Amino acid sequence: MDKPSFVISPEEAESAANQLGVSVLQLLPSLVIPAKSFARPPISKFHVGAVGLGSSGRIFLGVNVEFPGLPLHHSIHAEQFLVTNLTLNDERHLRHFAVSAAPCGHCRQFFQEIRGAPEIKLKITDPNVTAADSDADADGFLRLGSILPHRFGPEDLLDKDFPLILEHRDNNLTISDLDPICNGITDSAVELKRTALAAANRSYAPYSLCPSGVALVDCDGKVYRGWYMESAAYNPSLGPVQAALVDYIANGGGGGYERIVGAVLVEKEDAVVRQEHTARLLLQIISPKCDLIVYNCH
Ligand SMILES: O=c1ccn([C@H]2C[C@H](O)[C@@H](CO)O2)c(=O)[nH]1
Ligand SMILES: [Zn+2]
Repeated sequence: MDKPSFVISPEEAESAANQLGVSVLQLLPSLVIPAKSFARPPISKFHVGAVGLGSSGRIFLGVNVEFPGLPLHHSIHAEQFLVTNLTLNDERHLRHFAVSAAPCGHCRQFFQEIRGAPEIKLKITDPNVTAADSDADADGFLRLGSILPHRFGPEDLLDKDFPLILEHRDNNLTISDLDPICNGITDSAVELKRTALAAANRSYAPYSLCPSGVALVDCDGKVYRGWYMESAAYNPSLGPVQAALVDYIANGGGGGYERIVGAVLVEKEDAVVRQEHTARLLLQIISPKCDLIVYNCH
């Protein structure tokens, strides 16, 4: 794998597995080391790679991302990156994943937002983690439920049929002045605003009911987007700028954050959970020249 490819098509996955004489499932652990090379951990220098197989047959990568100059809780864990990558690509289910190190407690918790989380199978490729785990299946995969028993999750707080993190939802947010003629803003600014609004409409915020979305634009005019995703346990939630940075890292050609020159955040007016201040702080540190515009919607 030479150029960063964070989504692998079912055909590519099949052909890579055939070449190695293994199943697609057995291919996942072999992609963990190449995935690790795309991590951005300037603080810890500890590279984490996570590789998941979605229900569509596509393979998704996740890596950890750290931001010097900011408190550690702004970091993106490889597993969170993987889940974000799934949502940005409309993948409806994660069945198996392989990861280079044992998932931390926050990540085990974050996965609980996926329906049927305890049945997701994972393989920890770190040789120091005992492979002879009695819970592992023939391919060395464990049930997530076996490493997070007595789970606290969405079922504790939401109705059973509430759409969970990988499921379709529309938050029905609107902005009244999206017509460019009214206020003279340029086409590209309108595109950024529309993209951020569309992202906010896909945000997963069932606990606070404060969805939000971010659109970023780089110096070539390419647009990226991401949306806020909550955890039933609150703290493992992932902010909208982080989610949009997942899109930037996956699809931006591997460039630095200073290439991000514009950003739009859309969130609800009078939201009890607001992203604006944190978004400003994060963008200011990673790309000081990036301009952030915030729109409050209804
Ligand atoms: O579950 C985990 C645990 C840690 N890390 C990352 C976070 C940080 O960047 C580095 C050191 O903790 O490893 C992950 O990506 N996943
Ligand atoms: Zn983690």
